[in-house]
Amino acid sequence: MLEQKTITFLGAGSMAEAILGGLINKQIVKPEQIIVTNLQDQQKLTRLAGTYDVNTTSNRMEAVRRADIIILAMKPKHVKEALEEVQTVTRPDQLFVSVLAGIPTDYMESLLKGKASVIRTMPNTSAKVGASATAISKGAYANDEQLQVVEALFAAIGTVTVVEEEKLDAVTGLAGSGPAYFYYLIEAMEKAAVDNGLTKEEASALITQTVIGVGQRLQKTEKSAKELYEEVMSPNGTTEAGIGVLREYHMQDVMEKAIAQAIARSKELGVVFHN
Ligand SMILES: NC(=O)C1=CN([C@@H]2O[C@H](COP(=O)(O)OP(=O)(O)OC[C@H]3O[C@@H](n4cnc5c(N)ncnc54)[C@H](OP(=O)(O)O)[C@@H]3O)[C@@H](O)[C@H]2O)C=CC1
Ligand SMILES: O=C(O)[C@@H]1CCC=N1
Repeated sequence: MLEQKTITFLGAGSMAEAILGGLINKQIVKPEQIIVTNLQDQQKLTRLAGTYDVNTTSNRMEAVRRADIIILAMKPKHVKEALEEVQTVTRPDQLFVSVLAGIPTDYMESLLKGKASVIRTMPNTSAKVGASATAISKGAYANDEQLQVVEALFAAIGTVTVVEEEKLDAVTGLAGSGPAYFYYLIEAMEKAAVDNGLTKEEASALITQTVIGVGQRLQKTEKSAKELYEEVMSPNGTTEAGIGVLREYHMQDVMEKAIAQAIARSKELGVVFHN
């Protein structure tokens, strides 16, 4: 499905690298099928070429002209200038795949003038280890075959869920931003561990395995999250003491508010950069 296709990344940041690294590691595409371009950071392109053997260029028009699939991987605030710049060299047979938070497909279609095939996705940084939770949704002019191509691309870097576009802001606040919530919590766990006499290395080994264990358990069990944490809590034991503090500080309310705020920001990005 992806043999012979040329994939151009417009943007060479952390998401672009996570995706192209996954595609190459899983041998979904060959390095020579990939072209990476960005705005001005030549050193970044040199590093990517050295690390992954991909083609790089500062000639964005040429990179788009040569592409079958164009992955939009710039910041949302740069999408307008990026698409306006290359719009004249795009063709109807090309497929545009966005990883941008908040930006609706109809906005990208309007910038591309005409009936461009656009598929919007929301991966997360766990793509770097092939474990992204990605959701994808097709725009008005993309077809099912193109959706399958994008499913195959993102399956190389984790799981893929097809959703209606109106759900993508929720996906963004939940799973796009999701890894950061856990890392933030883990930072506090590391501090608590060191404050209580463990070395950084000991803390890191114990926390990492605890997180991996939680993920694997969630994958394998039918039990709810509530059942799972209650299973850990012995009456009047240590967990009950710890969870008691989380309840006192309304940790679950805080988490719900954080996700709601992230979702609101995703919606806002779509509006702010719409004009
Ligand atoms: N980071 C994350 O966890 C996730 C991010 N995303 C989305 O991915 C996108 C990229 O994020 P991230 O990788 O973190 O961002 P970075 O800032 O790391 O990278 C942005 C890249 O875009 C390039 N760029 C800017 N303008 C243009 C242009 N006109 N044409 C081509 N390239 C351009 C920049 O080039 P230069 O450096 O030369 O200026 C840079 O390489 C964002 O839209 C974000 O919403 C989605 C899911 C998760
Ligand atoms: O913070 C952001 O805007 C991006 C989108 C999802 C994760 N990072």
